[in-house]
Amino acid sequence: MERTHLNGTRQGRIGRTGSPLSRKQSSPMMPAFMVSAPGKVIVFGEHAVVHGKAAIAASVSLRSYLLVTALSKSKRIISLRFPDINLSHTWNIDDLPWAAFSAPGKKKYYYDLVTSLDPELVAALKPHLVNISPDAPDDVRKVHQNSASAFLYLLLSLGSQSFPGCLYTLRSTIPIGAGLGSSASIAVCLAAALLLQIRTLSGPHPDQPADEARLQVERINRWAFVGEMCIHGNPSGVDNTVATQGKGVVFQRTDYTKPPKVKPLWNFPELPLLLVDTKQPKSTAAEVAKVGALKKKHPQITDSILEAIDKVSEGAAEMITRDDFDPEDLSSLEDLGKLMTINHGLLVALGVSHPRLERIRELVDHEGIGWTKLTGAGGGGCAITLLKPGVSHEQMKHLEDTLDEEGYERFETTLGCDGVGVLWPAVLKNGAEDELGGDEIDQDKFLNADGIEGVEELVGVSGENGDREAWKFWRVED
Ligand SMILES: Nc1ncnc2c1ncn2[C@@H]1O[C@H](COP(=O)(O)OP(=O)(O)O)[C@@H](O)[C@H]1O
Ligand SMILES: C[C@@](O)(CCOP(=O)(O)O)CC(=O)O
Repeated sequence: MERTHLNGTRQGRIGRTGSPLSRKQSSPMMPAFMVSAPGKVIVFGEHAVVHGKAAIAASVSLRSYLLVTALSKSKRIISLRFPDINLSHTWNIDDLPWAAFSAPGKKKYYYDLVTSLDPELVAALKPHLVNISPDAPDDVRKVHQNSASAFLYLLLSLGSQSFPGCLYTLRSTIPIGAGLGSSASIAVCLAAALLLQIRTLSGPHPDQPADEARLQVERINRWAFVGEMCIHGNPSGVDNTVATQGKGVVFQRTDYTKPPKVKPLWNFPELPLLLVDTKQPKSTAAEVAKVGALKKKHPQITDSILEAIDKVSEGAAEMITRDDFDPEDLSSLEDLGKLMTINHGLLVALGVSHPRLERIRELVDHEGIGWTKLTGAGGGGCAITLLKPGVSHEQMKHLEDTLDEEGYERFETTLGCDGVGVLWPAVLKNGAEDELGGDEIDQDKFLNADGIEGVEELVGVSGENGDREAWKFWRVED
């Protein structure tokens, strides 16, 4: 199979008709391309992970997709279209604070490890964020500014004033602010897109050595963490790590100035999980701050709870990596389920549950069909239930009907999916009629795709007949 070097010399090979185009040396325009990254569930250890303890997380099959379209040379603008949050904003490239970001002592390089935001650079961005969505209510404008600040901080850190004019169009199938890592997923997409645009990544290609692939993924992950910091202040880094790397991870960051300890779980067990969204909006930043405040007020008690969560996560990691752990066997699931129940109780003690989360637990406990815990930041968002094997159809139906009646949303999702992926150029085979070449994804088509199903159908990494081969992933597994 021919290699596709994303950082090199072969871009622009496939045109609308699919016939190979001879590359014009004089045209520096990149083809439109896409990147995608998954959301995640934290199976054990949320919040404790912010305080240096271990957490177990796995990627899910819900994903964000970012389309990058270069503009002609004369168009010196950068435009964001993030329709999921109704954000549309354009900056003139030459008005952006490049000088602040490239000043001596401030300039960062693609290989740097940035573990905190620079307050002076954050201040330099502010005037470029204040004009965003001026007519939107304050809370909506804040969401817009958070997403835009993640983008701008990364653009200005990684790019330079000669950056080409571009449109960035983002759509996600991950519910926003529901504890499934939507922010990390978009941060990974933004970091990957910009690193590709400045041509600092090699691959992904199928015969790339695992070490080389790991280095690319590590670079994306480092910058995605910076994006996450812009969106919610004090992230542990577990979300962006699992969104970049995919599959499952045991994650721990004891020293924020150093990279975290990450143990990949390549064969994350196929746990029978029910994922339920309370539809109760929450703020990760607020829930994380709540635990911080509790720790300040009652340091010893809070530390003991965090320590207990750590023990639960360690126990669970040991359990699911044992050879005899069988995700279809009642006794394996019972052991793991009990740890989920304990973990949830400890999160309740930290004050991050919500009556709507407790209601899910109550309904599942009442039916006696599994073990439930909140996932992500809590305060609303999602719960996961590990289902007992052999639950009857009637019991399940009864639970599902009650959840539907009470305004909960259920998700069917697979755990342990691929991490960051690249579609370069943005051309997909979407059916027999484009057998010769492919269907070029442009901004209109992408924006007009109808809902989550429409996005998946148009650009999803898994087509109707399984994985779409044009999407490439860094293969980091040995
Ligand atoms: N599809 C999206 N489009 C634009 N911004 C998004 C999208 N998804 C998430 N975000 C950003 O991430 C924030 C949600 O992050 P967070 O509160 O951590 O929730 P989650 O648990 O989903 O990660 C949003 O307020 C927004 O700034
Ligand atoms: C609470 C926390 O552990 C997980 C937050 O996940 P989410 O943003 O709710 O998807 C915070 C973090 O790890 O950064």
